[in-house]
Amino acid sequence: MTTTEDFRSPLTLAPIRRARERFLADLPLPDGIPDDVVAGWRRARFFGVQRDLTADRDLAAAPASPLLAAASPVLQRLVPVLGDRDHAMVLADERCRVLWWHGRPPVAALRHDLSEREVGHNSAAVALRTGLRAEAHGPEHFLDLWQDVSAVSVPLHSPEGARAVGTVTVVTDLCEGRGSHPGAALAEATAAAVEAELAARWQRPAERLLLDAYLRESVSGQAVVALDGRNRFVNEAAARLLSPEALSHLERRAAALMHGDVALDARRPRGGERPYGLHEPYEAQDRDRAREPCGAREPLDVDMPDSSGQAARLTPVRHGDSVIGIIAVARRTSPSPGLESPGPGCSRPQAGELAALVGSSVAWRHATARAAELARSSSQPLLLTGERGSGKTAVGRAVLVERDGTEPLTVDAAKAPDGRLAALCASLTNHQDSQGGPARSLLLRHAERLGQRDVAALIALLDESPHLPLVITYTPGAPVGPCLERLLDGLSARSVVLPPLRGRPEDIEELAARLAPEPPPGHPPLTWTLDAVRALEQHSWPGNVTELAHLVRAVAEQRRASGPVRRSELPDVVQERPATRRLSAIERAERDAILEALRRHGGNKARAAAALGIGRATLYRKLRGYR
Ligand SMILES: Nc1ncnc2c1ncn2[C@@H]1O[C@H](COP(=O)(O)OP(=O)(O)OP(=O)(O)O)[C@@H](O)[C@H]1O
Repeated sequence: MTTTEDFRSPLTLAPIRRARERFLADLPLPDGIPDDVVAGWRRARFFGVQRDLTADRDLAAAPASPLLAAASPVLQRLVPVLGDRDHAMVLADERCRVLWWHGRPPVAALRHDLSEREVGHNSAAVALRTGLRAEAHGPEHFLDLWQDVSAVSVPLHSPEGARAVGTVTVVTDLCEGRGSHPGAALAEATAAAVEAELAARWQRPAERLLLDAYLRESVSGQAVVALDGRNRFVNEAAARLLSPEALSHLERRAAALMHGDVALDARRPRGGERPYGLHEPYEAQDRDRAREPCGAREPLDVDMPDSSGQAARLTPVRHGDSVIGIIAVARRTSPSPGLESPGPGCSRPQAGELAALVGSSVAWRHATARAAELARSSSQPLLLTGERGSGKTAVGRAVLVERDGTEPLTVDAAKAPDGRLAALCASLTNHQDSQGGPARSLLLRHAERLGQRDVAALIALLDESPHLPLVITYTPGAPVGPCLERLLDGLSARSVVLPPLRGRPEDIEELAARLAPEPPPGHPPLTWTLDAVRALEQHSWPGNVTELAHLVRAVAEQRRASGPVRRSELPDVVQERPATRRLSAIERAERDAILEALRRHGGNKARAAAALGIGRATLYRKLRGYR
């Protein structure tokens, strides 16, 4: 037995042949016989395989299978070629059952079931088990029947790429003295062609199905999310309702449902109940439910994270035998003003300081609304985490000014000598500061840079006075010692993660305008061409808003040209277009639906967006994303 990761020259077959005879006679084996070959023989014996099985005279009729249907056009094209060679080809399914075969003499040795339990080890069984190309030559087989044949098998992967759904095997007379099997290239090429057919057949209806279900539900105005394991579509109502954490939670539950795991807190809707969402799973075909695990079949109600006051119903979207996605319809279960989405229509007006910060993306609005709510609800410490430069200090300052009506005292742990901070924090517990004025809140930046002594003192202080008016910013990345870990753990219930800039590209244009320096008197403010904005949106911004601020300042200071800033004026690393992204199946379907709607409405974007049930801005953004 040979896999692509471990090629053995069939030159060495003579010692393997002798070893096999000794194995069958229960004699000790010589050294140097590959372990995997011996293990294969042992498994065959364990399964009780008879070494003298003969060929199946009448191969059973191939079970009807989507694999055979997809492979047939490819295999039929190969038949004339196989007739000219000493090759036979065999197609087997995911249970090693032979679905199709064609070719010269070695096929006289064919069995209809190639599973190890039935015939001992062989290249098809190995390829299926390992997911890799595998070879088996003469005496490596357990069966006497196959002592004079060599075979190479290539696994066929499902369109999602997750599992092997069958194998293509090329069989020849025993080929000793060569490198890899002479049929390896043919088997690989055939497998690739069959996989392409499978993908084409699987994708077209599947992607359409999920998208249709998503659009159908969205029309009702409910908060709808479509998830297929790799992508999420979120309609505007869902974007307003669900925080990024709630979306991630939904994604995890959907993944579990797609794999047939019914989560512990999930419940089937009661009979007759239809408070929201769907009751019937979407299906393309196959209404026979009896054999399926119900977790992957039925709509399920799931609770959202405790504090969100939301629930969602997950409905599987099926295509043939597979669940190809989940439609989640979310709703609010209890009024939860603190977590109310800050989106249009249901937003709590943001007070001045926070609102002055730029950001209308859902991710930014949710994070900042949550920070403001936590700060408002109690004077206990608040932890703001996020990548460097993502705006932690700006948000921390804004929520404190909003709450206290006064500037916080800001201390940077990266600059304060170890040991100083504790005294400063202790003063927060008094009602007066060191100058006798009313105590201010403390904004402590860069907790990751705190010295040991300060961390220990802070923990002790928080144990004693849990209501310390303190906001801490923390940038994950560096290894965390046990003390700091304890401090962060203690604050985790009141922590907010700020999104990185690359996660909210829709905010970049507005940020760039805000971060530009004041133009000299009589000069217009800095503006950007669409192409330059696109380049900014596509950059990954490892330094987040700080990096954007530097860039905007540098461009403003250095440019000699007038008019909007062009892409060519940006630093090379920002100018470069990222390699064209391959759209996923669901993105392609969405793009096609949008293009079709545009065509039907004569290119009128407003009408196309209305027909699709999405906002015009969303339609623009999606079209940009497909470039
Ligand atoms: N939403 C925003 N609107 C306007 N300016 C912002 C916004 N977010 C950040 N900034 C500006 O970007 C710069 C970096 O933000 P800030 O210092 O708050 O980030 P940080 O996450 O605390 O950074 P670090 O990790 O370096 O401590 C600051 O000048 C800040 O004023």
